[in-house]
Amino acid sequence: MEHFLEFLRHISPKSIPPLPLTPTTPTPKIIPNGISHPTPPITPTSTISQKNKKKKNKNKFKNEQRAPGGAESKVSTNGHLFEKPVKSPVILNGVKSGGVAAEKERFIRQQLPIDLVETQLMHELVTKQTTIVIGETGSGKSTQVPQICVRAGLAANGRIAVTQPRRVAAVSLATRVATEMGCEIGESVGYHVRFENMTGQKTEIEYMTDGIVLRKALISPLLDQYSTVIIDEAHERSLHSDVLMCILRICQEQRAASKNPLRLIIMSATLQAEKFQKYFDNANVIVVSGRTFPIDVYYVSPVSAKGFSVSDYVQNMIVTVKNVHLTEPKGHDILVFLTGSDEIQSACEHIQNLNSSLPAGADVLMPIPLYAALRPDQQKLAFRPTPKGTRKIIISTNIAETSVTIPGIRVVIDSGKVKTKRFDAVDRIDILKIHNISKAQAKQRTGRAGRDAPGKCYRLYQKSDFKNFDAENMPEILRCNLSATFLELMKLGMKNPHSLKLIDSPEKKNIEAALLELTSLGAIRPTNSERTKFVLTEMGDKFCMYPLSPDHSRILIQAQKEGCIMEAIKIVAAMQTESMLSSSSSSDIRTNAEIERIRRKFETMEGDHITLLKIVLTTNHFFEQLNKKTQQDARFGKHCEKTLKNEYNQAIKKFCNDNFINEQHLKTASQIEEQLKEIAVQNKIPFSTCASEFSKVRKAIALGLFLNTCEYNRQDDRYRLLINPAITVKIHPSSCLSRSKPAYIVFSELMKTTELYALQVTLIDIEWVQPLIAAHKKTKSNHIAESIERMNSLISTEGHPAQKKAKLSL
Ligand SMILES: Nc1ncnc2c1ncn2[C@@H]1O[C@H](COP(=O)(O)OP(=O)(O)OP(=O)(O)O)[C@@H](O)[C@H]1O
Repeated sequence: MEHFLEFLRHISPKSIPPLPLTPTTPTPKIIPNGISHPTPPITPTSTISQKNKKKKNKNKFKNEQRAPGGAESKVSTNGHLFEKPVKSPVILNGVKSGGVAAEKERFIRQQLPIDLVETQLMHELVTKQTTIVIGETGSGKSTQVPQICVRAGLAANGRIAVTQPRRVAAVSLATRVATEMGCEIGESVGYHVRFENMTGQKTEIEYMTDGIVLRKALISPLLDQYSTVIIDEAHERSLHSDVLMCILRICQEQRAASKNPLRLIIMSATLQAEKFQKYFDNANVIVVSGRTFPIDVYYVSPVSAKGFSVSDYVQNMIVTVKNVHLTEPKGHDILVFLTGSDEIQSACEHIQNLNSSLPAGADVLMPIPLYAALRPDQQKLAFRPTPKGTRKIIISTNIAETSVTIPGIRVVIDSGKVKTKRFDAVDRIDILKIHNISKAQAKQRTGRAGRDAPGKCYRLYQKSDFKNFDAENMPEILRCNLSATFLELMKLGMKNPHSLKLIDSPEKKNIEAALLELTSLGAIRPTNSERTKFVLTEMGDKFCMYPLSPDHSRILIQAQKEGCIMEAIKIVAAMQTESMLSSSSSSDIRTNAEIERIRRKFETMEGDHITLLKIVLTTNHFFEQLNKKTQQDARFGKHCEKTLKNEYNQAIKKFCNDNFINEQHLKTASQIEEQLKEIAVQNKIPFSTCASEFSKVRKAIALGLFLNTCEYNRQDDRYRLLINPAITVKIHPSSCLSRSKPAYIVFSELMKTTELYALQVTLIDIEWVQPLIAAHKKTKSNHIAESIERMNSLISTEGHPAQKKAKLSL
């Protein structure tokens, strides 16, 4: 309790004067030649038609009449300035888009800063191939620009694709825009994310994750189904959006002379305009500044920060939630940013527990988790209206950081932390680390408040900490394993990865590491002795069937040979999710011994991958029984449909709880399993099963993960990585092989904490992988020609230089 009170003093709004988010640098203006300029060059209405000029003046008049208060930022468009926020709603899209449905259901929304550049944007869109739109959070980029494209007539030649780094944003934006356009999802507006394609014949605007667009490019490299591609949140620099920008530039060149040229719109929230502009041959930049509502930012006060520890951010957040709850008006919901699912689940429990200590009459705190591994229907809970008498506290990872508007959020609490993976190319280790966010991320998080009313953001760090944050996020392409990306680019026709023109080029050692991995897996082979040009092998071509990393695809290809594809698909699907077994929660009354006993029942001495298979098979058996029982109950009219459904769901919950199985991860794994099976059917792969002959599956796993083979060294009680003996690891205590310590293992990944741990471990026969390891070592030491030949004979693949499908000239 003392800790609570102590922190309340630190962050009390009284002790810290609110810091309004006033821009400190002069706002760049748009000038027609597209170069941003810090001084206001004014040529007022040069690109605005008479008709639109009247409309603008009308809006301007409305704004003046309604006397907006507290404007701290302005919208600039060719020199026009107007104050905001505009508090009264104006009727927009329903009328403008002119559809019948839209006329019937006229949607009312606030005027947004983007409205002021609509005419100019339209002009750009019809006259230029590429446009860059830079705008503040909440200025209306994600929801309005696609609709402006439709109004500019671009949908006549194909769909408008809008890419998002995350599915949650793609789904929520599509839903919002469908409402604004007065249609159902799947009609004029739709979305396409993994496992859900909600588009139809009439779809004009398609929100997608950037990964889905990349997959589409693999099938149809010129993307000619789309007239326009909008890359949203380009500043996030996700791996997929950087790669997309690279291939779309080429795609655009190749479609330039056709009847259907490709239009590109790059949208970004921060001032990376120059970088994007340079990359896109000096494309014009449209700057939209200003957001709809002001947001006050609070930092931890340096005066009272004695004894305050930034690393206690979860505890500090709980104190802040309580403080805000007791001081903010009812109905002001809170969005909290933490780093990962376990942390979020435990924070939810703590916040739930706060309810017992609230004063009489206070609203109930309703914590809602939000992170990528949650099932989509559970993610949607965050967007539902808050029940009366409660305050919603959404606790999220950075998936709610960009593009997302959660109605009712008035307060953001920012831990200032994020968890990211960084790939060490030399040692081939993914290091998952919690670290400080960038200034750009802090700004984005703040921007989630003040979407539908003025907001507040409590930053759980001092202003001096903020000043030390990096300006931007490190682009993902500079910190991740590039092998999957290169495989996709080679499928698209890339031959020389070193000459790829990306917005930021990865380090040479990262490129080399990816090429070595792909060569060793038999997916590519060099076509010249300098090893600068490569071509996909027949096996590499098969890898591309699956939306998986190359080593996981390799497991499936091998399983096909071994006759155990059904088992391998189940295991590989489970490998794509987080742990299938839940961690025990503080509210669990079971003893450690009991928990241990439950977990042990799935374990096998063959390793964690077979354990995963056992979990999936056990749950499948349970579902079969449950389905039978429910069908019987329905036949005999035991209960009404609603009660049966309820009973069914309760039975699943109980089964998962009794067995410590994470229901969400189980569901995700089963969706991925279905997707992989569909791919197998499409590619006429016969469904084979090895029944209980699990050594076949282990062999397939070993061949896919052979780069992760380790040998036990009794002397120092550690495992040596065979392809790099300087690296020694321990088996993670959560593994079923952590006590038995077999002589040879492969693992799925390495985790670095205080110790270097191998996660998901399987027992193997060294003979299975020895030839591949030897060939890899040879490749590495540059005996390429010889070892490739040897490797090819070992894995019986043939070179596959003739590419059948249309390719991009990369
Ligand atoms: N689902 C929604 N419910 C209510 N209002 C919404 C919703 N989505 C968007 N809005 C309104 O539209 C405004 C603009 O949202 P939009 O996502 O287009 O902005 P943006 O410029 O893309 O911002 P960001 O980059 O921060 O996502 C929001 O500030 C909010 O007022």
